[in-house]
Amino acid sequence: MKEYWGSLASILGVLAFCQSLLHVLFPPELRFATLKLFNRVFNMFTSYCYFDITEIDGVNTNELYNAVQLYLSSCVTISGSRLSLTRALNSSAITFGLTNNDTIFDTFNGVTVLWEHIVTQRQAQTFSWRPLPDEKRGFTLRIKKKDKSLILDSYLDYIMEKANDMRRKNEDRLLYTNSRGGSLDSRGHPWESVPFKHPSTFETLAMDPVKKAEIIEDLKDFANGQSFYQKTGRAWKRGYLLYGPPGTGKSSMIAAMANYLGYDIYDLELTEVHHNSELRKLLMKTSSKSIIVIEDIDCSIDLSNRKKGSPNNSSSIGRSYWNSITLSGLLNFTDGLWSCCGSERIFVFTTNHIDKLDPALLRSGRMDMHVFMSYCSFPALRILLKNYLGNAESDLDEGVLKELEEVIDKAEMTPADISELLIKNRRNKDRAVIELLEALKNKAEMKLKSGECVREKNLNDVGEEEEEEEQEKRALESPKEGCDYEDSIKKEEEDEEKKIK
Ligand SMILES: Nc1ncnc2c1ncn2[C@@H]1O[C@H](COP(=O)(O)OP(=O)(O)OP(=O)(O)O)[C@@H](O)[C@H]1O
Ligand SMILES: [Mg+2]
Repeated sequence: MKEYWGSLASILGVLAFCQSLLHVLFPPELRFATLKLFNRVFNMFTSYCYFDITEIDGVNTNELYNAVQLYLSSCVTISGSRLSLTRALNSSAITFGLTNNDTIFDTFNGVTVLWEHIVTQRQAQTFSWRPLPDEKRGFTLRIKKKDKSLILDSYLDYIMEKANDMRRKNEDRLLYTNSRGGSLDSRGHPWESVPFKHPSTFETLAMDPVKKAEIIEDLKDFANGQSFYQKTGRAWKRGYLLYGPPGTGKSSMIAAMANYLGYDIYDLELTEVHHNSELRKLLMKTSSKSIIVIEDIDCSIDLSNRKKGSPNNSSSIGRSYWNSITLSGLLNFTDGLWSCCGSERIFVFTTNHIDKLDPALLRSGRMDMHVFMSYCSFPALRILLKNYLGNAESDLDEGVLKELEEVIDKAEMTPADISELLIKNRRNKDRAVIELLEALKNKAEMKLKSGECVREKNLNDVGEEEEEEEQEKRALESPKEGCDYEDSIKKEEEDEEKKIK
């Protein structure tokens, strides 16, 4: 045994000697060159080429690594024996990923590639400004040499795009506001954001189904229209004007749009913006794939005397010295060159009074779609009944449905009013429907009565007007009558004179 240990020690000693001899005989430069040569020879005989995408590129996080990880998570099936699971900040979804040293095949444009996830221990760190993780992670992409030029660039672009899409879908929407005025945060950002969790969707939105389908189609075309907008030379943006009485679902529609497209919302408070240049800065700091909203546009900007006024008075927001946003500034915001500094953005203006808006805001090309959000119609009521009471159409009595249909348009109630009634009685579906019907009937009756009153008043007004006209006529005729009277007196005098003669 002793002999055995003795011979092992001598072998190790010889090896150590050889190694130190190698170090002396082959300096690092020579060793590096030998390795390079070996790689070259290896590359000559292999039909593949390899690309390493490391997690950390120098000291910065490599965006491509994160994108590949996310992209591959969509290729990995749940049937895999071991997967890594992650949930990002602000995200409500869990993504799957490859575990250490796992491989996966992917196909792009008919070409099959192999991805390998490689994790190795990082060597002990010397001093660094930024501590690096203990593990060195990276992906290696293996492509056949003949396919490299064919797909590499477009494949990586495709991965980045797909990963961005997935990130947006996984992450919760953000709602940005400029309520801080023009001041910037520590990162020089004028917008403040909160997670946007509005549950409104096109399914829950109560409105005419035909109009709804039209809007959904329009949004779909817009979101998929990159090449169309490029081909036609138009900026990739779209404007919607939502108008109608309060409580008809304008804000709910905006939330439904954001949820449908997976866009963030920028809620622009115009009264907090003091100059046109500030408006431009805000616009520049909005991201692509977003909806920029100006609610109650008629209340935010004085649009009345645009033509008469200088930028400092009539066409400015409010009357204060500090607010000098002009309508032309706003139009530049939506329509001018600056509006194109990002792409894929939707502008939405809302108003309760479309008649108060300047025609310049309404002209075609500016607001591409004008959507009237009206009082609750029968098809919209059906959606509300389903939302709040979970009623399938067959649950409701035919007679009740018919009564509802007859009275709904006459009542002119908003979806908000009806929602309130249904929420109140949501535990008792029958009572909810009966109370709703009663409320609708009462409202319709009131409308009818007030309509009659107005009609009567109008008739009275017409009657009074006719009377007045008659009087005026008489007044006009009275001078003539006066003339007749004078004539008759003259005649009488003449007759008297004749008699005396
Ligand atoms: N069309 C609708 N479909 C579903 N729910 C609606 C609809 N309209 C209104 N509601 C309900 O009424 C509430 C208020 O609606 P919303 O804020 O969207 O109205 P609005 O038209 O924006 O009103 P305003 O003009 O006062 O801003 C919503 O939270 C929603 O519950
Ligand atoms: Mg609103």
